[in-house]
Amino acid sequence: MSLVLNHVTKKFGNDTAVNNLSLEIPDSEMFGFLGGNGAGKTTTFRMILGLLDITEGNITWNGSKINYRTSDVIGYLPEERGLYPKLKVKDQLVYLGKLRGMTKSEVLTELDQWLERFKVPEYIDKKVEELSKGNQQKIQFISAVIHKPKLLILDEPFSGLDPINVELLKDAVIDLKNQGTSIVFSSHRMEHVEELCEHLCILHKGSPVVQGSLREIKQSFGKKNLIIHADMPLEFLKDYSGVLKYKKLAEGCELQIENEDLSQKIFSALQNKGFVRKFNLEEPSLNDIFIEKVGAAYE
Ligand SMILES: Nc1ncnc2c1ncn2[C@@H]1O[C@H](COP(=O)(O)OP(=O)(O)OP(=O)(O)O)[C@@H](O)[C@H]1O
Repeated sequence: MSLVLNHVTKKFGNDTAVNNLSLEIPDSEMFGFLGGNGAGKTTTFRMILGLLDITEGNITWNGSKINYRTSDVIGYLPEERGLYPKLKVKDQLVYLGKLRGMTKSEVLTELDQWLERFKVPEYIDKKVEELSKGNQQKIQFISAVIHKPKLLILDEPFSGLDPINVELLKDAVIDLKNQGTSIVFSSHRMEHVEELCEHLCILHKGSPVVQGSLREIKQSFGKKNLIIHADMPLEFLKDYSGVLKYKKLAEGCELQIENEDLSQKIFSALQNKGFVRKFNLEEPSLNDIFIEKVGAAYE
């Protein structure tokens, strides 16, 4: 049971939007797609869902081609949100739920639970146009999951949400994953992928530049971050052999170092000079990896 992308390429005229992408996303997995604007994330999702033709390669879900329009086991939150503004939330969800094979009472039972969960039960009788953009997004998320899909594709699910709603949505996707839903989502925000995904792919101009498990990607990057808080000048570390980046912090500095062995040498060098209050060796962040692989231009 898995989603498989096999040497997938998409061209629009002479422009290649996705270039030779191969991936396997196992069942009950949360998979993150990262990439800058125009990297090819939405195009990949549309191909997965059968909404766009594939130029080369193929995509299967449990061995078969996907057709989002006819399948009731797939959920999709598109990047361009699109609910009917004049319809009440209840009527909208009943309509969409029925398209997915649900009865009206099944929809209303599920909808009540979701609105409670998202702390907006009073929205049930409101027209969509009366809700703020962020709250419309929560309703659209509900419309993507109300039929309990097995495969859920979320295009930028957290964009435009305030921190409290981001947390509500994160908890919801974690629960869906634990109940067995395979989830693929895109994001510009590294920390969301870092927090939620076991596996990820970074796309750059349509090509995968990093892919695999988060843990292995971090380990294979080699470089580490070293956070030092100390009562002494630390500027001399800028020129220390093996120190790749130096960033001044209010209470000390953050270094990117070539390998973890170097941290021992740095610690010895500091000991004779003064009091060290914090000395933390950390894995590189996904942001460090993204910036190195995709280029500082993205920042
Ligand atoms: N229908 C289309 N016709 C022509 N070119 C397209 C079409 N759809 C997408 N593209 C091009 O394909 C490339 C990838 O676009 P895509 O929307 O997949 O990127 P994305 O990673 O989702 O970006 P963003 O984060 O900005 O949403 C872009 O260069 C875009 O201009």
